[in-house]
Amino acid sequence: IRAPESQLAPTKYLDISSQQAIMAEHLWQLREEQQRLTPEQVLAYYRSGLMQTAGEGVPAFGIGSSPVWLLLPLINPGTGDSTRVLQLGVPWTDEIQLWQLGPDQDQEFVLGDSFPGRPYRERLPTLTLTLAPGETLLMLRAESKDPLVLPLTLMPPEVQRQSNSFYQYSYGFFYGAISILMGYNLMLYVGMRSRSYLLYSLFLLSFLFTNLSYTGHGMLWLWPSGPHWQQWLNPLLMTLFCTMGLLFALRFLQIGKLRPGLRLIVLGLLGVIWLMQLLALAFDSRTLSLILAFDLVLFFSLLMPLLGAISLASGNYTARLFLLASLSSMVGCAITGLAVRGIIPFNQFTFRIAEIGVLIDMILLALALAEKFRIAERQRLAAEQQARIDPLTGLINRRAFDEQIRPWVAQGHKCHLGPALLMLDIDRFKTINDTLGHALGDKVLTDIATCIKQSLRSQDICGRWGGEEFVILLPETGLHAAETIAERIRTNIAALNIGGESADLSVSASVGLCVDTGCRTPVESLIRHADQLMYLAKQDGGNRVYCDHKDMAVTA
Ligand SMILES: Nc1nc2c(ncn2[C@@H]2O[C@H](COP(=O)(O)OP(=O)(O)OP(=O)(O)O)[C@@H](O)[C@H]2O)c(=O)[nH]1
Repeated sequence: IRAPESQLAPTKYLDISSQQAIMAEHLWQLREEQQRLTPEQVLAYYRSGLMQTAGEGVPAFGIGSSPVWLLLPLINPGTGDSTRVLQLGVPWTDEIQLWQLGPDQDQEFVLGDSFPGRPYRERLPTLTLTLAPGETLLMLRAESKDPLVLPLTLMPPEVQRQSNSFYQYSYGFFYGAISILMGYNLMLYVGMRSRSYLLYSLFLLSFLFTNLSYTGHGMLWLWPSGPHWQQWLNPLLMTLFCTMGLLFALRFLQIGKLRPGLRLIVLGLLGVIWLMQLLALAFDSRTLSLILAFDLVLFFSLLMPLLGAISLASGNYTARLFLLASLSSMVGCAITGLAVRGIIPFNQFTFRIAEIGVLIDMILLALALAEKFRIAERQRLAAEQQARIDPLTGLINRRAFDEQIRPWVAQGHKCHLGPALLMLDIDRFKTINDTLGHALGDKVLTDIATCIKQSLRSQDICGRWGGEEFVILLPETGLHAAETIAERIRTNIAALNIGGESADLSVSASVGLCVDTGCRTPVESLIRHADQLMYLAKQDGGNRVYCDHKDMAVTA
């Protein structure tokens, strides 16, 4: 092959001193439809003016395209050689052959991800070219089962280094953020054993690997000698990412509980996709695998917010954040998917917006998980609180009373005045129940509970011991003060008019009071002793307080 002679070449040349991005308008394009063309044949087409310009923007030809020839006439306006780095902005193109037809010499290069041990230590296909003064023609033949999109740049080496370091920092930040979220949620799973955290971590991990693979970092760092796997990994990892995302969504949104049928449909669909991917693998059809993966990404982008909306409509409050998160991914992944397939213009923004969308999604999902945990914790605390409260009177129950008095009893030498313990039982309550009905009996219990609470000080602890019996602990209260409080409770109860004017129902209560003056009496024996005193008060006709302290005789 010889360089084109000026008079036969097309009139427009790309001036290497001014341009960096090579757009379709700088390129001449030919698609190889049936048989493989030789460079000589393509050059002949070019010289005879049969080639077309490649349209506008970044040349993009979709999945499973036929091989494409691109010709780039360049001009070096200087007087000496210039070094330029030619770079392709996507790493997945299977095979790229390049011919440099200069004024003095021709050179041939091969790039692409289908060769083991690539000739360049870059994540993207990169070539350093020496361009002699005058005209040079670059001829490029690209072939790939993957989406054939060719964002080419031609830069001075120092500009290329700067641009590379920007990408390195931005990917470093991105992978760092994803790894931190993943590690943290994995630890939460280990600590809490909640499967949502595990699925979320695996969702993040699958996205990390998908991104490493389709940006070329995997080939550069992780599997440099596995070009065959590199080619299969892109569609398989994309499928895995969507699978993990949907499994996480089903769990997090409780779709199994809310819509069991929908869960089965989603799982069934994932099963079919994986079966087809295995068939594609078995028959070595990478085009089928790629179409399946890209269609699944689009479907996934729509299904995730739909699942969120269904869960939200069924009353799952945390689905709100999920919906917002998945909308962010949906927009990002859909734009990138369409750009890579050549349906909308390909540029660095449309290519990388999926990363931004997914990062926002992942952060919002982490917040949604935290919110879910907070709601579950609140519900647990409420349930625990409910288990401590007597639903009828609103007083604490026996178990909660036992817990609550612990700091006040058996304090030994730290105690100045012993706690006083009261047992209170409503007199002839069965008769009220039997003659006036259970509902009024309930009202007696609630009114007496309110009356006791109102007769106590803030530090006193009162609970329903069971049936019509109440227990009260008066911390650091001497015999005299305790007796006054017990007497106040008794008279307040006797003064209650429970049935209102129509029923005119009066009730009374008997109280047993025991004060631990030595601060050494176990609470069980205080309760037992107060109960005995209360029983004696009842035997003597009720509506009275009997009290005692250590070794004292029963007093009326
Ligand atoms: N309405 C109502 N009645 C209850 C409740 N819990 C227990 N009771 C009733 O309280 C009554 C207690 O009867 P007893 O132990 O014989 O007590 P009493 O009739 O007050 O007899 P003395 O204690 O000897 O005065 C029983 O009829 C129980 O059914 C409740 O929550 N609501």
